[in-house]
Amino acid sequence: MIELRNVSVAFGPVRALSDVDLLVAEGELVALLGPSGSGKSTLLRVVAGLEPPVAGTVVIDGRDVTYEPPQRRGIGFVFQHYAPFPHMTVRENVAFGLRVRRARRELIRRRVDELLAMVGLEKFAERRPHQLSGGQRQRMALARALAIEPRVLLLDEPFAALDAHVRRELRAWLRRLHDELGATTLMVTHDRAEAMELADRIAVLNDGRLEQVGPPGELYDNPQTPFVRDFIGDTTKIGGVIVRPDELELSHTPIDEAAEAMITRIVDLGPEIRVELTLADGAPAEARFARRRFRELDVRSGDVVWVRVAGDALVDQRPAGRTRVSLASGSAAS
Ligand SMILES: Nc1ncnc2c1ncn2[C@@H]1O[C@H](COP(=O)(O)OP(=O)(O)OP(=O)(O)O)[C@@H](O)[C@H]1O
Repeated sequence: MIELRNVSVAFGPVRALSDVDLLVAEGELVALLGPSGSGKSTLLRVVAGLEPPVAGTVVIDGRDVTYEPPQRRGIGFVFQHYAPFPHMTVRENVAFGLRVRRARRELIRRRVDELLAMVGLEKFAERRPHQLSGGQRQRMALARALAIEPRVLLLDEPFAALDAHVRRELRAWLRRLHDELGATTLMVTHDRAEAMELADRIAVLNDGRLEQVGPPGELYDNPQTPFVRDFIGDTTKIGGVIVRPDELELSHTPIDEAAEAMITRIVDLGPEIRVELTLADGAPAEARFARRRFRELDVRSGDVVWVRVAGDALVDQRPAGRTRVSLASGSAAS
């Protein structure tokens, strides 16, 4: 378990983190999500012991480690650009942490074999790092971090340097590995799809402060601040109401509470179709549909349609949320 209490970090006049409280439960995978410069890496480095906080406490598995050096915290750390030892083989790189801890040779051999099998690199044990692909190198980095059997795994954008396809594969693989090992994992990403797919909970950072922490679906449906709402998913405005584009429905014929709009463009995104609209007052809006649903709609660019918030859309009264208003009194009436 990782617990941060009131943690603040400053670099001279720059406040990188302000009063951060965060609890990552045993075996949980939490993603730190936020824009560039929001303090994600700094938070991870505080947990690792690489950055001293100016205030606050770091607790790992019930032990106050605020003043403990990194090597005594029982953590594994994987960076975005992993720098392996180029002159050592994959096997030697993975064994490194165990060797400096003076583990017995037989134990090292067995453990490294297990790890290489776990990350699917058995066949590459005798290669040197430059003979691996980017994805294989990051898997080696994970094996190396896992060698000391850490209770806590810290990942700083481990797949950011890889292409989208490999990244998606490694994502699914990492989630399985995490579940098998039961480690407590904190992972930095600025990719919201990665955070939504991988994490049990997402912690959204903005300007050194935690805006909201919760399961992906909760952040999407119930953002507590405008920042979280906009950062965690797209929004569109219709009749003064801010909604997710997938919460709109379209009709060829006038329907209750709907606004009249013209379809200006249809963009095929693969699994989803984006329908760009211009409302009667000239304001732009967009709706999104799953492929099959879109086909049923049978709409084309240039069509005049009626658009409204779907009946089953989540609507709440908070400022960051959405308020159901009658669209008939908005642009549709004119
Ligand atoms: N060593 C440092 N010295 C001075 N300022 C720093 C240092 N490290 C980070 N900062 C500042 O602290 C703030 C948070 O940086 P941090 O690297 O934690 O952000 P991040 O969310 O990880 O960003 P990115 O996604 O771009 O990596 C930024 O304003 C950054 O400029």
